[in-house]
Amino acid sequence: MFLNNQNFEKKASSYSSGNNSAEKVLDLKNPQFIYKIRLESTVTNNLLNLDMDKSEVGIPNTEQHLELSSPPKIDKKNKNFNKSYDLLDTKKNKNRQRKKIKTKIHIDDDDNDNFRDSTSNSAQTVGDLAISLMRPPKPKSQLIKKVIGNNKITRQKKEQIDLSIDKSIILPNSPPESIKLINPLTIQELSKLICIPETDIIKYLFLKGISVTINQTIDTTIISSVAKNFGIAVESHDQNNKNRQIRNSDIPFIVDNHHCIDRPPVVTILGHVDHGKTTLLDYIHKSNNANKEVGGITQNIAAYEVEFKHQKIVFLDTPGHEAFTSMRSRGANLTDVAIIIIAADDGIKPQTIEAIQHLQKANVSFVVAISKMDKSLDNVDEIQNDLVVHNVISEKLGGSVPVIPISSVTGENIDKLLETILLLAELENLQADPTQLAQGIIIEAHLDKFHGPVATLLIQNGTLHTGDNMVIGMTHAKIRAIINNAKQKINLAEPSSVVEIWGLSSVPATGEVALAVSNDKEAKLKAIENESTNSIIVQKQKALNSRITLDTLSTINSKDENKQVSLIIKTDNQGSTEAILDSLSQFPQSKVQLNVLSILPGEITATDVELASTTNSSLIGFNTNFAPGTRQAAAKLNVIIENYQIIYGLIEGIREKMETLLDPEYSEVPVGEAEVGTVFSLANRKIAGCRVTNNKLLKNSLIKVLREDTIVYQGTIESLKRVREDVQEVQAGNECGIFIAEFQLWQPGDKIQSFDLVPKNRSL
Ligand SMILES: Nc1nc2c(ncn2[C@@H]2O[C@H](COP(=O)(O)OP(=O)(O)OP(=O)(O)O)[C@@H](O)[C@H]2O)c(=O)[nH]1
Repeated sequence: MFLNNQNFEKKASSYSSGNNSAEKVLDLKNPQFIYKIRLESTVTNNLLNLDMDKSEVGIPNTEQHLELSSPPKIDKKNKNFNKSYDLLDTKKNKNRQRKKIKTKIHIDDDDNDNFRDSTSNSAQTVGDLAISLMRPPKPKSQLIKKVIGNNKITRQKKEQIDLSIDKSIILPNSPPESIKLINPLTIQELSKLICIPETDIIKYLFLKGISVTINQTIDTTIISSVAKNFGIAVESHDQNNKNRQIRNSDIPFIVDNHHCIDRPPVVTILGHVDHGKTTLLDYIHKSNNANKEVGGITQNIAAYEVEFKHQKIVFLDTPGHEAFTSMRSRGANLTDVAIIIIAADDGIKPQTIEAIQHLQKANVSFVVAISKMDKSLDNVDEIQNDLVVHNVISEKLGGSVPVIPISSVTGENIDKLLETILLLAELENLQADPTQLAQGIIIEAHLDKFHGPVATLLIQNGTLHTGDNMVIGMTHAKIRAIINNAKQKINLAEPSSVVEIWGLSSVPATGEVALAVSNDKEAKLKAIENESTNSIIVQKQKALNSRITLDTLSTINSKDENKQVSLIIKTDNQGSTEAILDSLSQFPQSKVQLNVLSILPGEITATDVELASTTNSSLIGFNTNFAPGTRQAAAKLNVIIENYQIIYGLIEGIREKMETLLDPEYSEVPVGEAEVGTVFSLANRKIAGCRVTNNKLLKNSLIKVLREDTIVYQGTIESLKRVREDVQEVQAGNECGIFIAEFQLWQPGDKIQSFDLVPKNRSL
């Protein structure tokens, strides 16, 4: 039988990216109470409505009395609450504690359902409050006057509210004036963020009918309610904040305006491959990197600090090659201001457009630098006109985007470019609070032969000190060394610094948020917690490996299930790891499936060789080295190791591996046509008497027999006769007899189409 046409059809592969990052967010609609709360007044014997959407924390607007009808019981489920609750109970307060149980609590929800406000606004209400349920006092020096809208909280009022409880749990820092909210947080994290003891937060939520433990995560609506309750303003993520402290990070930053300082701008250079990003940076930085890059292309984000007119600027150089979309997007998201570089001799190209889109999406101001002007080309106007199509209107054309022709060879206009960058940065009013624990983003990370896992960190807020404990996704760290841009060891690094950090437990993913925490235990615990919410790389690897969905599986027959390329990949750093995964995920996998068993930064080791041998995988390196003993192991186990230096070489190498597993594919090329006139029998064999109507028929050629457009047979002409003679071919206009042993059902009027099968170029 012939290969069926359908076998040649491309099946669209469907992509399923499993989103495993389930967040632990409290369900507010169905909370658990530790003990029964009875509503008096308008609603009797009614539990609090906890739908935050309806009334933030669901307390009816009319004044209500909550009566704690029984003492808090220590039930298993809520023992953490009671533990933290007990913390508050110093001996001194035990009597009050007993009294509290019988005390009526008034919650006046009129004022933004703010428990503290409602209690503090009325002496009578304060009097009704159970004393031990109140917030502990801050030391006098920490009692700051805050303004929240028109609602001033004076020192005197604070002292009224903050009746003494337990001084031992006072946090070292004063609460910030405002916080920026993006992610859900645990009570513990929130406590650190707003410098309010966990017990106070738990208490506040408890009074709202929400029972939580310190490790439980609450969503941003509840965080917002808590923050407001403690007099801390909340900025939402999408708030158009011109006076932004830090831009585009996934973590909320603690910024106390009292301590905020101006910080240097982070500037990203984006553009198409070879348009001169690295050469421009070299000129600015007076280094010579473009010549050192393998294959002349940038393959990771490089970061530099430079000083111009006594002002520091942090530059990020991003790769232009198409494989590095994630890195460019990350660069755009980290940056305060950007430079889009366009080579005068090449104009706007795909990665230029992609860069523009990233910046527009991230709402980042940018300047366009038209490079290679020393090549004496006069097409600046043309490029400016072309930019209009992409919604980039230059100042010359009446828009707001500065366009500066430059040469990184002669240095023409580079000063003007830097001045423009500083001007744009000034408009952003960039600030950070160096008094906080460091927070930042991992720009790059790799496994170093001598120092172990090493990461390049952009500090966005706070100050990092040697010896600090950090959590970076699933990695924890006790910072052993901080290396600055000049490759010197330093003791501390302030906001908008790019530093290398040593002392990490593993190689973190690029783009991962790095947070300094107060102690080693917390860093380790958080790293373990983060394991459940997979790292970026693990998520991408899973998505890539699970690209065959049930739909696509049904199109693969049992033979095809073996069509799988298994890979073990070792890379130079996490940025490359991500870029490789991104590129591989572009491959269609309906015909051959990819299975990335492991992709990690680091040297290729004998263990990798053994794993490759036992799993029948290809072992591939990218810009990495061989650990001692690796080559011997490879020779012994007959494992071939491919080590690539340029990303597109690696991607093409893997594509070829997949293509070698493809079934051969053919196209049909028509040869001739005939029509059956009569059918006669000869010694019980049916012979089709035909006339060739187009071109020719050949003996042994492939044919289809069609009856009213339905194929009734596909096969080969076994015997072709002209009159009585066997012939090899019959030309158009002549009659012939065709015999095919396995097809005897000829009918007059059947149409015969003869064709050749020509091998096609195989593609995934
Ligand atoms: N004449 C001239 N050549 C330049 C200029 N800027 C860059 N080049 C040359 O253009 C080529 C590419 O420059 P790179 O700086 O490596 O380009 P890139 O944009 O960093 O490339 P990727 O990192 O691969 O994205 C190199 O040969 C540079 O010497 C310039 O202003 N004038």
